[in-house]
Amino acid sequence: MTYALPAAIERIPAAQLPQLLRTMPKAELHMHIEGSLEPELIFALAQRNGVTLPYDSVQALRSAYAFTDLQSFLDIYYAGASVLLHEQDFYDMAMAYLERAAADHVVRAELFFDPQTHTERGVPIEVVILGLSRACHDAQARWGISAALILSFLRHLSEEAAFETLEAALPYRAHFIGIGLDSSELGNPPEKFERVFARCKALGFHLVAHAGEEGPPAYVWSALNALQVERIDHGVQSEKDVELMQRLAQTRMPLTVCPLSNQKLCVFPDLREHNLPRLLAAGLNVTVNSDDPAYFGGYVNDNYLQVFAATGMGAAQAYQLARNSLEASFASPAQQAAWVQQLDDCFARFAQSA
Ligand SMILES: Nc1ncnc2[nH]cnc12
Ligand SMILES: [Zn+2]
Repeated sequence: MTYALPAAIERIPAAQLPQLLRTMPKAELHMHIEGSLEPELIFALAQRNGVTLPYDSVQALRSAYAFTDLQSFLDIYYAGASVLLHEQDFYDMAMAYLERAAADHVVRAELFFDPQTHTERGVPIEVVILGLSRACHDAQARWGISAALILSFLRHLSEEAAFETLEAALPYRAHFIGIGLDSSELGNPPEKFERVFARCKALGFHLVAHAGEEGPPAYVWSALNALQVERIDHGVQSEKDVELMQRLAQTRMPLTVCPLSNQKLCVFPDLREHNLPRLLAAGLNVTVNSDDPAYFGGYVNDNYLQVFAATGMGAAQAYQLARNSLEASFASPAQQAAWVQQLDDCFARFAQSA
């Protein structure tokens, strides 16, 4: 399915495309807030909290960001998160990301956080949740960006540990809107978490899961059927299964795709080979996101700019991707409609000035 595009979209010249991509209103639906910790902030927090890092300098840390696959990244990502100890640390991290996102014309951001990464180190879960939630609230007041939190279970840990995390988080349930599943995908299929996701659904949370990042199409099927998710995070491996592609297209299941992440983790080592244009052409409800922007070389606009430059997509695809992102968000239908109107106005302005 494609949208009725705003009139005269084809008049927008290719030279205007980068500015259009930068300024169009968009939602970011797949980013891990711990993955927004820039090396400079890691060092500043390490100093503030008396944490010793196994790197001498910001440059030494940054030069360690050469990944071969998901696990090689996760090892460094969990080490980076070790500097987060106090509520103010979580607040500062989230404010830094939300300011950056607002500058990229993100009107809605849905942020994953991994409580188990912190509770396993002795940080109380309320420190994590209340620091992040206060930042979401203050960012809306300061920059007008709408932000919400999604609590993500670490899939390399047990379902029992996920249940314990859920119980510990429930007193703070007003501060998060959904449940996700991330970390090491291969060997940890979605069905491992079927019962805890059923409980989360009964509690009224939105449900999403990483599936088909490195894992096979079977993992996407089980995220859909066993976990009953409302969005698939990544999902790029779905292309290997014709029947799955039909199911995703027919149900307009959102896929939160992260081009620079896929490049850095060698899923698509060459961005020119990324399957985003093919997924879009097949009628899938794809969106563009940054995943872990501090580690993968770019925030959401960098993802748009680089994947468009590499694959030759144009203004019509830009409109579809931005609109998909707004409508796949968990914001209210009225709020989504207001953002889609802003998007249409933005495209009309570019078409008029052409
Ligand atoms: N790309 C990714 N895949 C799985 N877990 C993650 N945690 C942070 N980034 C992730
Ligand atoms: Zn992710």
